[in-house]
Amino acid sequence: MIKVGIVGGTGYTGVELLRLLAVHPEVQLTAITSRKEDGLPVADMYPSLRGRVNLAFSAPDKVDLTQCDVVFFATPHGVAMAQAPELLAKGVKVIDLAADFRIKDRAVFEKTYKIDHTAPELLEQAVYGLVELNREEIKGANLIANPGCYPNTMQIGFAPLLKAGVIDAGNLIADCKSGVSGAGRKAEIGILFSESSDNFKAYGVAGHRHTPETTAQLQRLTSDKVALVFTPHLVPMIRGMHSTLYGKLTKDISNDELQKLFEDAYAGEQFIDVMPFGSHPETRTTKGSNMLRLAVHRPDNGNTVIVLVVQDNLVKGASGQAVQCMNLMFGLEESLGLNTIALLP
Ligand SMILES: NC(=O)C1=CN([C@@H]2O[C@H](COP(=O)(O)OP(=O)(O)OC[C@H]3O[C@@H](n4cnc5c(N)ncnc54)[C@H](OP(=O)(O)O)[C@@H]3O)[C@@H](O)[C@H]2O)C=CC1
Ligand SMILES: CC(=O)N[C@@H](CCC(=O)OP(=O)(O)O)C(=O)O
Repeated sequence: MIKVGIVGGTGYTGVELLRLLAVHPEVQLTAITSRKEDGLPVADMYPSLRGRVNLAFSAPDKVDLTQCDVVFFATPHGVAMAQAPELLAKGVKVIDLAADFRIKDRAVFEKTYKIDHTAPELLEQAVYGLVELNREEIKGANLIANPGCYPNTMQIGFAPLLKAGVIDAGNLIADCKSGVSGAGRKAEIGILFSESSDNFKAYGVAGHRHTPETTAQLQRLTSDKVALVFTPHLVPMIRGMHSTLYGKLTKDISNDELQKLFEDAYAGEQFIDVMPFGSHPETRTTKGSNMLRLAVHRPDNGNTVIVLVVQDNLVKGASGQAVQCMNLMFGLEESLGLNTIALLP
């Protein structure tokens, strides 16, 4: 059994990891931390886990994470970088759900996140955990930088087009919407029920921290210079993400060929559903599952290609992807513990 530690077990991605790992056949949950809930049984805070998780939360400084085989950091940016060096030195694998190791360029990271990087020596060895684009590297990794939720949708949606060289890499537009759980389980005015329900708004239009992450990853797929405009929106739902991606076609290509690019790129992928051309994927068809669905459109057969992408921000956008990485890192079947079908309605 793989001994698993979770730092930040009380947050939304932390409890999502618990939901997935509590029924994972190869995992033994070993340590779950919380600074605020030290000593509280996990199932007292999350009764959905009664009878499934019998551990209590421990304060991070009271638990020996080096007894684990792998530690997930479901924490704010800056936490994993403080503990990863010691864990890795002791042979413990690390999967960070935050951004500490996502951006290879230290200066760009520090400018974007406005924190000093305390473990820059690990940036080179960190592997970006987007499985469908990086599977082989993930298999051999000891340190995973799990992608941000928006970047996940943007990369899966743009990748086949960029790799085939059929769109202008310098003119990518992503119009994305997230449910409120994307902001985490914290007290903040903007995500109060009476502020965020029955309301709809964009945010981060002048610049969001997911733009440099996504641009750098997309740049790995093409030799043309990538330029991305990304606008996130908060929608009044709890889970779910919908990204509408726009690309300008530069090649003479038929709709069938466009569709085939996606079908070929994701042939055999268990967690990417390429829907029929012109479909309208709905966020609720991914709720609680590790599936990402997408559909390709081309309005009036013109030179704009639109890719619609949906996922559950907490599963394929965070904890499900992290478990998918763990499975690969430990030589397990990639989908182990991840076969839940979305909840409908
Ligand atoms: N929510 C989402 O959809 C997604 C989130 N992410 C990323 O995943 C990470 C976790 O997100 P999310 O679960 O939403 O966040 P939450 O705010 O819901 O939870 C954060 C968790 O971290 C713990 N924590 C906070 N500060 C520290 C610290 N200094 N040391 C140790 N533990 C700490 C908190 O518990 P306590 O205070 O009790 O210690 C809590 O359990 C973030 O980096 C986020 O950006 C990535 C993709 C999607
Ligand atoms: C709705 C909402 O607020 N979403 C978050 C993104 C969540 C996420 O993916 O976080 P990290 O990349 O920071 O890990 C935001 O825009 O800041």
